[in-house]
Amino acid sequence: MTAPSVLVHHDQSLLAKAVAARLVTRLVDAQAATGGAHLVLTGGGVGTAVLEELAAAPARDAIDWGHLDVWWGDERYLPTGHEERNETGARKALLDHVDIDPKRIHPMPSSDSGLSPEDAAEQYAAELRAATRPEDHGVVPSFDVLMLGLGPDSHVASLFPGMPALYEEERPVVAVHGAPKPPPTRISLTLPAIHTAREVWVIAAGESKAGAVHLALSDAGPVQVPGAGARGRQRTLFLLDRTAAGKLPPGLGRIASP
Ligand SMILES: O=C1O[C@H](COP(=O)(O)O)[C@@H](O)[C@H](O)[C@H]1O
Repeated sequence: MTAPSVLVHHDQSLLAKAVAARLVTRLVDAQAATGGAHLVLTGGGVGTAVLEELAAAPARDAIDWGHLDVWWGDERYLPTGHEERNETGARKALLDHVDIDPKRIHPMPSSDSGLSPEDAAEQYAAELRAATRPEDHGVVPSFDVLMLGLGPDSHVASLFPGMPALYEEERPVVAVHGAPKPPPTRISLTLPAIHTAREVWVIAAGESKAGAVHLALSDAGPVQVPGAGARGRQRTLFLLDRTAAGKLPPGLGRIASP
C-alpha cells in the first residue's frame, strides 16, 4: 500500500474539473497499455460532480468508452432507479451521455432484485471474479482508478466507523446493515478489495470534511477511521478543496490551484 499524496484545489468546482481531467489522462494511459480499463465510481456530492464534469470535458472522448468497465465502491440498497442510488446519479451525470458498452456497466444489485443484501453482495463478488484475468492474481479485476468520497465521520464507500464490515479480511463485497447515514442497508467493497486498486483517489470538498481528512491522513486505525484505510497499491491521492484541507498540518498538502 502507498503513502498518500495530497493535492489541494481552490474550490469544489475546480476540484471536480481537475479530477475529471485527471481521469481522462489516467484512463487513456491505462487503455493504451492494456486495451481496457477498470474504473470504480463513488456516490456522494463531489463524486457526482466529478462525473458531470467528465461528461462536459472537451477531451472526454479520448477515453475509449467501449473498453471501459465501470464498477461501484458501494451502493445504497434501494430499488432500481431510486434517486438515492449511487447508480442513478452516475447514469444521470455521465453514463447516459457517453458511448459506453452497457455490458461493461456493473451496478451493484438493487433491493427489488429479490436478493437478500448478503446474496446481492455475493452476486457482485461473483461478477467481479468473472471479470478477472490470470494476471490480476486475485478475486477482483485490477482497478485502474478507485474513487472514494469521504464522509464527515470518515466513512469511505459504505464502511462506517466501528462497523463489522471493517473487520472483513477475505470477501471483496459485503452487506452493511444499520449504517448511520440513510439508508441503513447498503452493499460495499471491503478494505481488502480497495487495497487491490492500482490507484485510490479520495475526493473531498467542504469544511465538514476537514476533520475527517485530517484523521484519514494520520496514523489512525481504519476501524475507527475508515478513511485511514483508503490506500492504493501504486498510488494514493487525496484530492481536496481548500476547505476540506483546512485542518491539514502545514506543509502536508500541495496547492494545485490556489
Ligand atoms: O453515502 C455515501 O456517502 C459518501 C460521501 O458522500 P458525500 O455526499 O458526503 O460526499 C459516498 O462516498 C458514498 O459513495 C455514499 O454511498
